[in-house]
Amino acid sequence: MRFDVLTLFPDIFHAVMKESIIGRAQEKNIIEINAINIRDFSKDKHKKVDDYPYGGGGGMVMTPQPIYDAYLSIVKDLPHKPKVIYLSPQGKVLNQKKVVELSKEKHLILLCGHYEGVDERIIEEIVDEEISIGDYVLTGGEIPAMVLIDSVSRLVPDVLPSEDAYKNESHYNGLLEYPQYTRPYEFMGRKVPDILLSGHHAKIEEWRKEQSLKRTLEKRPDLLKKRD
Ligand SMILES: CN(C)c1cccc(CNc2ccc(C(N)=O)cn2)c1
Repeated sequence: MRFDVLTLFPDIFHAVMKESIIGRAQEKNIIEINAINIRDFSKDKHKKVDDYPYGGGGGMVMTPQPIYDAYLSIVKDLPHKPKVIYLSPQGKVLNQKKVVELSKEKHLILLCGHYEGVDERIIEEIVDEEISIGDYVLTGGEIPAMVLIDSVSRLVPDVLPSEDAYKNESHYNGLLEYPQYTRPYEFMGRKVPDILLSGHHAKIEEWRKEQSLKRTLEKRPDLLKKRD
């Protein structure tokens, strides 16, 4: 899977995306992440990428030309038109269902805004979807883009060591995950539930389902309504 990120701060991606699982997936060529610096495409003599908003008001708006030309540099010799996602507070809030859907794509372009966002004509001209990672405002779309890359990449085959690593994960089968334990058996006077040491797999499954339901009821009853 290929991600092209249109950003004013490509170095943020180079630092974060070479680490851990995503970094290994890049080495294995399962995932490709390219950060394109929008500023490189500004035709302004001072490499300006933002300007004052028409109609006045505070803040600055990212100008359309550098973004459009950066976009063209990606798609100009591509047979397919990749899906363009704009990370913004105005977007539909990301959830695991959307993550699963996006993990089926071969190539995604992520547009990271700054200041008050991008000129509306860019959204009309190249953006296919606006996605938010939650109802709060950040200084830029880079962290939301990394959240999207991370959540989508872990569902790409062979990125995670084993399929079942994410089968029962939270927000899978619509419930929160059951409590997890590992060695030692006793820690700070707290022991591991004996059922987990019984080797009785049917009973362990039962206990885990029970715990998932109990936790979801306590922490996220809203998830119970959505379950199909
Ligand atoms: C109107 N405005 C301030 C704005 C518009 C577009 C981009 C940005 C960049 N900041 C972002 C981006 C995404 C998210 C999110 N919740 O996904 C939060 N902040 C800000």
